[in-house]
Amino acid sequence: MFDLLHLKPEVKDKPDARSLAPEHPERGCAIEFRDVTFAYSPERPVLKGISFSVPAGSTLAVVGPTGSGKSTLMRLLFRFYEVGGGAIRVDGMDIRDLTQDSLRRQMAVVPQDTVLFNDTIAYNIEYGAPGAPRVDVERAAEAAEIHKSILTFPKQYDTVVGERGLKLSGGEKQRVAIARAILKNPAIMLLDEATSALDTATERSIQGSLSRVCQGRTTVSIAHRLSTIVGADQIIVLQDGLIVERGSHGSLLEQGGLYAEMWHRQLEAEEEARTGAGAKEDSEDAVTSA
Ligand SMILES: Nc1ncnc2c1ncn2[C@@H]1O[C@H](COP(=O)(O)OP(=O)(O)OP(=O)(O)O)[C@@H](O)[C@H]1O
Repeated sequence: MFDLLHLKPEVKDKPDARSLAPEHPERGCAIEFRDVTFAYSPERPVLKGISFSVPAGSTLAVVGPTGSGKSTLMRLLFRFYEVGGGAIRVDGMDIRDLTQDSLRRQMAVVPQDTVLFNDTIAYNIEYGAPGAPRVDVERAAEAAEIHKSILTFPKQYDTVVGERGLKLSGGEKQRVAIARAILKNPAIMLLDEATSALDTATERSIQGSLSRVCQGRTTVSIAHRLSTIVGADQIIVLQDGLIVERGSHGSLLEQGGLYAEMWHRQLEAEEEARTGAGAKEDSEDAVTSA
């Protein structure tokens, strides 16, 4: 979501920028996009007038075809780029009037692919809140349900992970990201669902951890598997930089538009995968019980 390798114009704080400091981050912050437009290069608009409101503590899911602008919308909220037109407000304040540091301190990102540093697992989790005491790191790991796995690592929390250390699985890396987010204790959670498939059991259990972490906080998630957002308070469907549909899962299905089409297509694909996998599991059961 945040590809740092691309060159980008620098976002600067105003001299009189204010600090975003919600008194109760665990209750979330309200987010509002009003007529937001954006282009990476002038000849190619990417967001063409996006408006929505996310009340504090509620969840918004963003879906849409590849290239429709979902990640861009998140990058703008993180103020990784400035909006071209319109405004983004957090708790009623235009994010251009806030310090980037205070804004980002209230946001935790659980990205598609978590980057691990070649350092200890404790350091990798602590990255969410540098200087946090070990007891808090362990509590975050417990909440992200990775604590028990860490205890099996050769040097437990002091085990070096990453490229030159212990390699973690995709699911474990996601749990590190969740632990980082928990430790950060942000008002806003930004989730970018992994496209790469984890196995169904891991996926379900990670979803469970995530929904506990996000409880009560304002959550914006980019979803690829629609089954993960059935309970979202609000869903927007982006297509070519515009919101083409919005509503709850139920109302979007009733509308019978793009969302309903995506939903039915996914159900069919899952059904196909299940019948294929089901047949395989049955035969494996037969082998193990024989
Ligand atoms: N750094 C960039 N520079 C120039 N163009 C970009 C950049 N990032 C994204 N784009 C373009 O902006 C459009 C929207 O991209 P974005 O990543 O927001 O889509 P998305 O909906 O998140 O897609 P996906 O589901 O594939 O992740 C695409 O056409 C993409 O090629």
